[in-house]
Amino acid sequence: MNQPLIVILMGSRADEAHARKVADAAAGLGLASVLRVGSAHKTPEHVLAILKEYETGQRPVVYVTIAGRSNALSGFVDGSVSSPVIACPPPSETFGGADVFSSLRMPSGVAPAVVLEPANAALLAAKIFALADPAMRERIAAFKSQQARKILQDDGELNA
Ligand SMILES: Nc1c(C(=O)O)ncn1[C@@H]1O[C@H](COP(=O)(O)O)[C@@H](O)[C@H]1O
Repeated sequence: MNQPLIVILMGSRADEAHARKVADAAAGLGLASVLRVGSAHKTPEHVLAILKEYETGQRPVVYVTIAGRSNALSGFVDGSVSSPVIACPPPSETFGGADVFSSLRMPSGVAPAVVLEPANAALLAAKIFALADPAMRERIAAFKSQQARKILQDDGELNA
């Protein structure tokens, strides 16, 4: 099985609704995903065991890490794997939305991307896979055309 896979790793099941938005958008782009729960703060060994399952080189993997409050998970995962990591922290208005800053600055040699909209995180993962997958590239092109058509249609309807 060498089909690409998005591993959606959430820090707590409290993040499940946000994580499922990534999974739904991935499915819309024809991409398989799996939902896992593990916390760098609370269960670092469990997170490493999860990563070991996917870092076999047998199939291309992109990780989407979903961690609210203090996001240790994304840096921890990125520091532990060779595959790309996209941090997609859940939204929070508590403390003026300051949680997001914990996703932005990383030590040297640790480089998770940050994409806040879950559907866009799935899209970036799809684009990464598309670098080596012409069929994925076509699905992304179809998605882009569809979204452009919708804008032209909306503009036409408002000005009919
Ligand atoms: N940011 C992290 C990490 C981590 O970075 O390891 N582990 C849990 N969390 C986040 O804390 C919030 C509350 O988690 P709890 O439900 O465990 O209190 C969640 O959004 C989770 O992703």
